[in-house]
Amino acid sequence: MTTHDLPKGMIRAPGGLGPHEGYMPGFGNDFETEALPGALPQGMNSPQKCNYGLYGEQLSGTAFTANPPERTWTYRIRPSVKHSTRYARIDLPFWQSAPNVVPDVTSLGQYRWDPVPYTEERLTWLTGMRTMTTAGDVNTQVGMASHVYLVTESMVDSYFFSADSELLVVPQEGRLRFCTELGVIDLEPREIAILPRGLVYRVEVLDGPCRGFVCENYGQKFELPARGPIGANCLANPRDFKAPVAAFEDREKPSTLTVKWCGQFHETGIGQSPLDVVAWHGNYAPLKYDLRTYCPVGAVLFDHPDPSIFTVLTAPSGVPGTANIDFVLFRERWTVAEDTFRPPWYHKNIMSELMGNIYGQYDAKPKGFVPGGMSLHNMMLPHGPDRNAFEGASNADLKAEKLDNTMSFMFETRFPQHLTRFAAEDAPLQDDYIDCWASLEKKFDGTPGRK
Ligand SMILES: O=C(O)Cc1cc(O)ccc1O
Ligand SMILES: [Fe+2]
Repeated sequence: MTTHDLPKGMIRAPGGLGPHEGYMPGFGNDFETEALPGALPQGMNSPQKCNYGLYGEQLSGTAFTANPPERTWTYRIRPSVKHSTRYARIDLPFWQSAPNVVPDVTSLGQYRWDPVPYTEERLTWLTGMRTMTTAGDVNTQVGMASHVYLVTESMVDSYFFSADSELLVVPQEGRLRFCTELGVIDLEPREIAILPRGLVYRVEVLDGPCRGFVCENYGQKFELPARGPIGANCLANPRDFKAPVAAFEDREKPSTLTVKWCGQFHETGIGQSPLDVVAWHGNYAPLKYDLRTYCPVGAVLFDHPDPSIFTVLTAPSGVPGTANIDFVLFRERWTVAEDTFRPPWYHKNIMSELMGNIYGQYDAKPKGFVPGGMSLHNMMLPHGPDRNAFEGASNADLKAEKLDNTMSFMFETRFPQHLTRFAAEDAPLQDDYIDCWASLEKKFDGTPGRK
């Protein structure tokens, strides 16, 4: 892994161990970090005057009275409210929000896409976001959107925050840097990032072009799933989530701040970098997580469990056990089940399943579901292994087998997902996808016995 210098002029707090220099471990921890000694008030939040002439400002990610409340105290060069122009509406036509039911687009179906290709167009995090599906309603803060991003250019003197959503970022190609108010996160394939609602950042390209997937969560924040009988260990362990240490820049440069708000985009001018938080403490922070630290648990004797066993993160919907979104990971693992059809079974599901391939081959679809590609099996629509996977797995010699070179994921939501016009018309939809099941044979001939 190449290390990249920090942006010119940025000052970062010390902290982090070994390869995790610049990050602090833990999920939902109460962190504290300062890039200049003594910048963080101790024992209180609001001293009459802050050290270094900093302004104290709170970022609340939950209602004040939520249990537990999530908020972070920032100590910054200027309060966020100091920007120079009124918010003016701008158009980002490829970044759509729910509800977005396109009348002449049919979302009912099994769909699969090849990777959305790069073009000559130079695209930033904002102009390169391509919405594939939306679900729920951004105004009532339920549901989600799935996006593909194509990013070739860094944001320059340009910053962004989403008031609508928390963003879960799943890179597939290239390396990105998220310079956020609370510190710097470098991100590459096999890692994910969580960018909280309201957090200001700019996205830079470290190694481009960059493609990946985003789950935009309109609802309650992602959390670690209840572990139940699995107990305290395995799956995603809290210490493997990393929050950045404080880093700030003192840059006086006319800039723009774009805000996503109720599905619309607005821009305001700002005379300085808003990434001017010298110190912060709290439990509302961006995180990154290395998917290679995910410890899968599975069937060790027979049968195929529900894929909930592979949940990395879950965003509750208010109905216990029924997620607004589950983020599920299908990664390298051993399959050992005896006398078992080992790949996913055929099924219909009330939850709708949006999948993406990060690398390698997915066991239910040995061909056609390629790295960078996506598939959608919408609410209650049947799906399962294609014919080759079925025949292979039904006739395989069932010794212990390592599924290697495989990493796919699922954004599963309790709400039906609606295709955008981009997904239906511009993205490389595979018109023949459902043919992968067409040649499944009738094996029944009325006589008993395994066939
Ligand atoms: O449809 C899919 O490929 C995802 C999936 C995987 C699995 O192991 C069980 C159910 C399921 O929906
Ligand atoms: Fe499925």
